[in-house]
Amino acid sequence: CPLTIPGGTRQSPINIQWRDSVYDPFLKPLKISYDPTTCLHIWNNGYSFLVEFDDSTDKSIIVGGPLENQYRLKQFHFHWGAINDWGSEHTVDSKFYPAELHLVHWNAVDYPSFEDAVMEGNGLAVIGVFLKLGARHEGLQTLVDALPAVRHKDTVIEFDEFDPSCLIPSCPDYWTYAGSLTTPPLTESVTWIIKKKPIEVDEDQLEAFRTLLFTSDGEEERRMVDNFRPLQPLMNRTVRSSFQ
Ligand SMILES: COc1ccc(C[C@H]2SC(=S)NC2=O)c(OC)c1
Ligand SMILES: [Zn+2]
Repeated sequence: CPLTIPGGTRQSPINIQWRDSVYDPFLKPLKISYDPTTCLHIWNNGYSFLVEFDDSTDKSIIVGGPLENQYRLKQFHFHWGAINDWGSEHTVDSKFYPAELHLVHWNAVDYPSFEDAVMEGNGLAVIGVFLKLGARHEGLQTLVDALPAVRHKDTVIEFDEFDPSCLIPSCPDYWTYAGSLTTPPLTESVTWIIKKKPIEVDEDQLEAFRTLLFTSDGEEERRMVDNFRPLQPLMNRTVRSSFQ
């Protein structure tokens, strides 16, 4: 099956069984410092829509948590379903959320480029944030308003002065485990940091995600929905929690 790599022992996503996660008192708080001026553009890459950042300096970084050193913000993107009953990549006690945000960072201390870091066991750190149906999210609305301009695959618009920390819950609690990219090349290079608390978004905002297309302008339209990978076996891994 092409969605599992031969010999993969740390594939993502996984189900997080709350009662099987192990509290680790040595886990530090995650420190997030993003500079909104590093925001570059939004584009539709045919899998999701992503907001990319200038990662040529250490202006937007995370440090602490389970990480040995600081990691630079490269991009963030989302995964979502055709309906609100599913859409997230990770599940908690086998519950799907309607969407999941991934903030992708790379280890620029040990590696010269993102492309190199993607191939290394400690190369990437991804913060996962669940989205649940509820109140309208004002910070997200800035993104939603830009989506019509990137409806088709390979369309891009300039996007600046966005601080993605507005999309991260203030509650410090998270789970962490060793995993992988969830699309090809599926490399086992990701330290996952999954926030326990979801953010709330409203129905119109989720529907806006579903107006995007997998297809390019001129092709027969296919709605961009259900862009999440199936759950992968936990194998010989423990999920640690930063909270009791
Ligand atoms: C060649 O390097 C890649 C390829 C694909 C993605 C996106 C995947 S991986 C993830 S987490 N969620 C996704 O949708 C990358 O993101 C770090 C990096
Ligand atoms: Zn992702």
